[in-house]
Amino acid sequence: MPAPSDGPLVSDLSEDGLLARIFPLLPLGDDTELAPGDDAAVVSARDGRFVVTTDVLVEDRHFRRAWSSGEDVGRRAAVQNLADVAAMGARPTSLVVALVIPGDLPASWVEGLARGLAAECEPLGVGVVGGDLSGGPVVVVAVTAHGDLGGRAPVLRSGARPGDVVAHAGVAGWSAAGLALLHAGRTELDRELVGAHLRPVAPLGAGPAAAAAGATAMLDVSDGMLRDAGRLARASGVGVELDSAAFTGDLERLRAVAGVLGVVAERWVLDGGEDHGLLATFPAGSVLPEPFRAVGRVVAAGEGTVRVDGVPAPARSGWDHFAG
Ligand SMILES: Nc1ncnc2c1ncn2[C@@H]1O[C@H](COP(=O)(O)OP(=O)(O)O)[C@@H](O)[C@H]1O
Ligand SMILES: Cc1ncc(C[n+]2csc(CCOP(=O)(O)OP(=O)(O)O)c2C)c(N)n1
Ligand SMILES: [Mg+2]
Ligand SMILES: [Mg+2]
Ligand SMILES: [Mg+2]
Repeated sequence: MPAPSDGPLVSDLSEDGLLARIFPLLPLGDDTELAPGDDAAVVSARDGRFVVTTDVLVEDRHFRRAWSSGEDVGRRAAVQNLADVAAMGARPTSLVVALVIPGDLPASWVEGLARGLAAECEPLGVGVVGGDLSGGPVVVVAVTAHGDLGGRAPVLRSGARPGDVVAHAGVAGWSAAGLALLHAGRTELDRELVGAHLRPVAPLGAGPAAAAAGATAMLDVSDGMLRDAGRLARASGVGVELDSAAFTGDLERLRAVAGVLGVVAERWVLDGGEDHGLLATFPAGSVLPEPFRAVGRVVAAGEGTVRVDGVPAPARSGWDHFAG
């Protein structure tokens, strides 16, 4: 139940009243020509084309209000979408944010969400240029992000070729470990991992850097390393061979918490989603841009499949909203 100190509830305000509270909190962005308030925003793009992507966060599916503040959800909603733009090799320019909120939500929660969006977007010069509001039974945050390719070709999932190096930037398994700590009620064990789940840090600059370095394929890891590597393998018609030793740093970081919770740390690293690191392929001999590290190689054999240390990945690894 909201406490009186939370201030007005959404249902104490009008739509316009709520918008008047959040507009001043939203970043304008470097490319915004017309900010929120009209029927649509106007955003400039140097490229004749633009990248557009959308991802939704649903209460009790992607976050729990008992675990995540409005600011946490705003940050995660921004990062999840900014990572998809980065995964195309593009620089993000603007977001629009559609919000479904129950009337008994404190207005301060929505202001926190706006602050969280701003915290991720403002340093990048990304504007939050519009959105929508509706009442509904649970909180749903749907973000659409736009990006500028800067005159370069987009980096698709389908361009990996046998002989390429597979590389990863970012952390692996940290978000899943943080989520497990929240589920177990043991957040005191490792607050950094809990933070990695609530406010993931994605290597957003590495996306355009990978494109500039000649990456042949790329995607962000949202549903798990194996599941997402499988998507890249299928789209490219190649096999992906991963070396577990490449993830020793992540495994060592997670081992203590995994031991206490009775979980195998490898499963977080290989199946955990929501870290939003970037998995990319580069021609052999490429100088990998920071912070990419080689984690395996692309092979012709086993089209569409992923192997770890030569062992085929389980068919159903990682997150799927419907297949469990
Ligand atoms: N409802 C939908 N209508 C059209 N395209 C969709 C829909 N849902 C997902 N897609 C497309 O399917 C692809 C895979 O989606 P998804 O797994 O959500 O990607 P990501 O993990 O990068 O967010 C994307 O190109 C996305 O735009
Ligand atoms: C309360 C709660 N339970 C479970 C999860 C774990 N979880 C929910 S969705 C998801 C995968 C990523 O979300 P998705 O909607 O598939 O994003 P996309 O792949 O489209 O970027 C994971 C690991 C969570 N974040 N919060
Ligand atoms: Mg998606
Ligand atoms: Mg993605
Ligand atoms: Mg996504």
